[in-house]
Amino acid sequence: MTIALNKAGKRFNRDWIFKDLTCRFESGNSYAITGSNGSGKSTLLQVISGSLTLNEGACRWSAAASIPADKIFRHISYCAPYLEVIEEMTLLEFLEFHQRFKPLLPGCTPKRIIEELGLEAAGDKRIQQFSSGMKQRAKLAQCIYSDTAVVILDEPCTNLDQQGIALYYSLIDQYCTNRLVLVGSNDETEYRFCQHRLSIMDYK
Ligand SMILES: Nc1ncnc2c1ncn2[C@@H]1O[C@H](COP(=O)(O)OP(=O)(O)OP(=O)(O)O)[C@@H](O)[C@H]1O
Repeated sequence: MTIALNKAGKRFNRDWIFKDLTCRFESGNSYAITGSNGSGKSTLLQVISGSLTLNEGACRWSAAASIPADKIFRHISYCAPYLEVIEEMTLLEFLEFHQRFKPLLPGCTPKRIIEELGLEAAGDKRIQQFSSGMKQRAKLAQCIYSDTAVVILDEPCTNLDQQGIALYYSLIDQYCTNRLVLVGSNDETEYRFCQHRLSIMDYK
């Protein structure tokens, strides 16, 4: 998978969030999108995921062939604090439900995922009864275990304790090596494994 931005610009009303951004993101690489609060990291990630459109320039997605913007969601998994989970479901129900729309990585099952997350004791608990760190583990799992070429992680360690951060790194090591990984963050703990860095502040 290759995602190419060409002279990309995004504004909300009259405020430009970024301008003249040209770059390429390729499978097998990980990229940190950095910048201060409100600088536009999440906005750029949403453009890359196809959920926001640009005001200037172009974002193009290609694998063996070009992928249209309205189909790219099939190839992307996304984890972010502003995305909700279905709180009325148990974690097992949630992972089984999600699997109907996006298949899991080969060999992964909802039960095995719950074990790897260390959430066996909570597998039958409704997500609304989870702590914020447990919810974040569930969101990371939904994203990383989905069989997609692109993994987008916006502030992935939100609410995680040291053990949760270790789990995050182990999921990245085990399941993300050959994929295209993008991390939006201003905390190096979340993106220190990324080979490439892009500061949104350079495109103001
Ligand atoms: N739908 C929207 N309508 C208008 N303005 C928006 C909208 N979404 C974001 N913004 C503005 O765009 C700017 C960039 O927001 P964004 O969430 O992309 O920043 P961020 O770098 O991810 O911030 P943080 O580190 O705080 O998560 C902010 O000024 C924000 O208020």
